[in-house]
Amino acid sequence: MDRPGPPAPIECTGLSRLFDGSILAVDGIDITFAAGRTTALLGPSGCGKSTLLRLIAGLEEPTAGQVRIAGEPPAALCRQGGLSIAFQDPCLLPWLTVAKNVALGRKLARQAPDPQGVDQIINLVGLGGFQNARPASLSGGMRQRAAIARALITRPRVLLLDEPFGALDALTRRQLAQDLPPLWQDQAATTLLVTHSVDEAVMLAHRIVILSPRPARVVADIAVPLPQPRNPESPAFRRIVGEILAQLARGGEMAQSLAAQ
Ligand SMILES: Nc1ncnc2c1ncn2[C@@H]1O[C@H](COP(=O)(O)OP(=O)(O)OP(=O)(O)O)[C@@H](O)[C@H]1O
Repeated sequence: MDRPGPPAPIECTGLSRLFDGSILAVDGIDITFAAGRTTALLGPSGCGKSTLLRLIAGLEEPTAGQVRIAGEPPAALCRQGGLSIAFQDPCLLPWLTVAKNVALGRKLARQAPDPQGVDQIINLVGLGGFQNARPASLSGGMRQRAAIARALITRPRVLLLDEPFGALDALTRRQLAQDLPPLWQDQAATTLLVTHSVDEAVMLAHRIVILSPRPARVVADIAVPLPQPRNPESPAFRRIVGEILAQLARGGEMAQSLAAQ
């Protein structure tokens, strides 16, 4: 499979987004995401995580500040098929087979067809034998595997994942969280993962960024120095989970005191 380029660093400078003149979702975020690393974004519901991801994807325009990916606006990378995004809803086209849905990723990115690559990635995400199945005949977990395959088929330089396992039951969620990350880590795309699960974040990410209640500001930036594969029962893992839960609680208190000033 060809690749649009090496993993790309992401730089957000003074990034803000105001909706409808009064709803400040993201407030002056300055942050850099190093090329090829996986960062989990955690924060309370409605704090602005998806808005931050959409700003980085170029799906929202900032009210102030800017996003640069490998030094260019996000649209430049999108045009080259270098950025993939996957949402909680797998968004598969119901009339297309799994193989055609995955191949669509390349077509939308204006990349040459690669039937062998499609077959390979479908096998890698654990859907071997389902190439010709349609989405309606798949389970929720299988559809999400297909959506991740479609995101990876372009070999993106940046991979943005917005709660990709959010709508799944706990067991399927844990299984996918074990099976899929080696794939995207193997590709070494710069990956941002929005999740509500602290365990999932510690399982998958090199780094965890905690955002305040809306408007989103960075309240903590935590490295996860554990080797992969990680054991969620290990004392070191539980220690980091505990630290993050404390930071999330502290983030809420900090926002309350700022609002009261
Ligand atoms: N297009 C929009 N128009 C108006 N308000 C919006 C729009 N998109 C998001 N918002 C508001 O911005 C705030 C942040 O929303 P966002 O979806 O980014 O939060 P989130 O942290 O991803 O939430 P959740 O964890 O519940 O998915 C919310 O108050 C939301 O209502």
